Amino acid sequence: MWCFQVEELEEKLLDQTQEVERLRSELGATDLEKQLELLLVENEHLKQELKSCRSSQLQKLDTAAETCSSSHCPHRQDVESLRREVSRWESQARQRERRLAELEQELLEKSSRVEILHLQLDDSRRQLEESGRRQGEDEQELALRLQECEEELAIQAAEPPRDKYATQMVEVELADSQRALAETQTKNGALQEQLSAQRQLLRELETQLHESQRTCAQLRTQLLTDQGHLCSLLSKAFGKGNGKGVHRLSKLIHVYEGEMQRAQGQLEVEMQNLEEEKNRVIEETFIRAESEMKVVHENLAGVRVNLVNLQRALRTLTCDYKCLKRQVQDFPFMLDKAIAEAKQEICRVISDVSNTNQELLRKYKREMNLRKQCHNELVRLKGNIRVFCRVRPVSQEEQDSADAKTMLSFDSDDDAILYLSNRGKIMTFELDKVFPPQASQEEVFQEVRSLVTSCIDGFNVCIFAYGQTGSGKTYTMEGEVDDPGINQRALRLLFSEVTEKDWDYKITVSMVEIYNEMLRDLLGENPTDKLDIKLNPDGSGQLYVPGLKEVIVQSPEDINRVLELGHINRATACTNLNEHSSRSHALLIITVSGFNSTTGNRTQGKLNLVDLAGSERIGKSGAEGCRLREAQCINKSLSALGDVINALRSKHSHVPFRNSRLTYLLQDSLSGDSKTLMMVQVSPLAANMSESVCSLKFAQRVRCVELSSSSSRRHENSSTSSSPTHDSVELDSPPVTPVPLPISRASSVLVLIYL
Ligand SMILES: Nc1ncnc2c1ncn2[C@@H]1O[C@H](COP(=O)(O)OP(=O)(O)OP(=O)(O)O)[C@@H](O)[C@H]1O
Repeated sequence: MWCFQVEELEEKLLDQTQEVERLRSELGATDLEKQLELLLVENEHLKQELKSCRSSQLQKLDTAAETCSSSHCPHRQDVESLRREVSRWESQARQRERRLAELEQELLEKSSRVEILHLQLDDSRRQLEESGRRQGEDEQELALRLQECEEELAIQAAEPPRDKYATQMVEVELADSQRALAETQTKNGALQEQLSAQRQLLRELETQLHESQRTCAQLRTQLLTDQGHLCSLLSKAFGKGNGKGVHRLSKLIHVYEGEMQRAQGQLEVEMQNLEEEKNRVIEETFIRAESEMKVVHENLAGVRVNLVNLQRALRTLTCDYKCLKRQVQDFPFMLDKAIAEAKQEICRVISDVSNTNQELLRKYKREMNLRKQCHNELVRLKGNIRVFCRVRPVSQEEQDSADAKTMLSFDSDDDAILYLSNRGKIMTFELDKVFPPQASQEEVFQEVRSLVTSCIDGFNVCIFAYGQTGSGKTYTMEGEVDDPGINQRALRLLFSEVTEKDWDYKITVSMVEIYNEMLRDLLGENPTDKLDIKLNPDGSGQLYVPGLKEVIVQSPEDINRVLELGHINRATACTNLNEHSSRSHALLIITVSGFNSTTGNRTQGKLNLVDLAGSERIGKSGAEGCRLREAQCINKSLSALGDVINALRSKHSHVPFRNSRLTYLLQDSLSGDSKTLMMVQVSPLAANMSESVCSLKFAQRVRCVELSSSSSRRHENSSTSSSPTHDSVELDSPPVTPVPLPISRASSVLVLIYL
């Protein structure tokens, strides 16, 4: 049964396919289209021809009518009748034209219907193909199923029936297949109906087409007939005589024709111009569009290149990102490793630096010792007793006075030479250093700073300012508030220098005044109290001043405070400070104690800065009573100082320290390895020349003696105790006995002593 159905279906399918093919060839869509196109073209052509013929004939007729418009024309009636004939013919022609348009319209409709039919035919064909394909598929499926069912049946036939279920399944499937077949058959019937309807439609269209062609042929024939008729009418109208009129008419016709041709030519030219204009505009637009297109293309190309670059960059970035990610992942391990390495390196460097530091410290200590030795040697070579001279400038008041003329001059090549013109004689003085009036406080201090720093190394130092009243002693030692002298600068220098490693330093300050051989403590509670100088009961042989106040200074502010206090105390004890200061010695005693915490070593140095009383006042004053006593005391102390220095320079075994309070107090700072500087102050005025000569002669003698005895003193210094009890020592050579001098010539006395 299955086989039969399938075969039947196959046959039907074949029939349908053949039918479709036949219809296809019968309809010949392309032929039909061609025929329709030809018909349309022919119609159009006829229409144009008819139109032009009619218009030309009408024009000719109009012209002829105008020519024959005169009442005398014999052909007037003929022309009139001709015109009527023409208008009738014209109305007929219009009717035919309308009919032709209708036919054309009909033709167009029919051709569009043919088009639609053609499309419908295509659809039907596609549907047929589709159904054929589906039928093929169904057929294949059915064949497959049939084969399966046959196999099943064969299996079932081979085996005893055991289950009804399988048979039922096959039946169900068979019913499905039958249903599908029925549906296909229904569809096929519907398609066939559609096909027959279309075929009928096509036949009708063909009939209409034939009718149209026939009508066209009739119209053409009619037109030709009309034309012939018109020509005969014209020849009738103009051919009977009146050759002149005909000739004129034909001429006019020619003229009109010529004008028509010219007008047509102009029209054509205009048309051509318009065409050219149109082409030009189109061309320009095209060129513009092309250039814009080009720009757009270029931009597009740029964008593409950018895109490519960006893609490349993106790839690189991605790659970098991955690398960085890897590095970030590895970073903690690397960091730990680097930190460990850095720690090791730092430890190594620290140990290296510490070793180097140890080495440097060792070298530093060695160098410091060397520096001390060198410094000591330098000071020794310069001489333990040195003499400077400072000439003060002429003051403003002195410049106006008569004896302001200075008799002093300096050697520009040698700063140790001073010339003095005295009573027509030029005297030359050679000292260790001569400071001219323009020398600043700082310049002076730079020359004494090595002596000041010696006391840090444990040396005792004495700096005296010696000279007549008003020669500038106080100015050199104390200075002014904004330009301090040696005292304040020395203390500041000591502060800045006592920063040595391993050493602790303590700086104490005492201020003492010696007036009339009386010792007064300028920093004590009672500055008027008299102090004594005594031997230290510890048996060291050192002298000390019981009750003398020692103030510890730790900063520059402390220094200012202490110096201010001493100044105030000195001023309160007298009525006129200037006069008082001229008649008393002022001592600033600075003690520098050092302790080395590493070695346990101790050092102690003393710096005595002494502003001596004026050296000449005694002689000039002619004083008596209290003034005489002052003068005697000053004379005594200055004589004693001269004696001591002379004895030290001359290496006398007996040095008369006890002859005055001043020398007794300074005993330990003037003997042994102690260093002494005498700053001889000189006035530049001619009126003070004799005093200046005395002071300078004394200074030069001191210096000469010193230099000649430096080698022997070095030996002696090394063996001399820093605090000998000179009073008990035997004299090696006869001492220079101070000659009692008249008070008025005190300064001369000094000179005489040493000459
Ligand atoms: N180098 C100098 N530059 C400028 N002025 C100076 C200089 N030396 C001294 N003077 C001035 O000269 C005057 C006297 O100086 P100073 O009082 O120091 O002399 P003196 O020797 O201490 O006197 P006295 O023995 O009476 O104390 C002061 O007005 C001082 O300012």
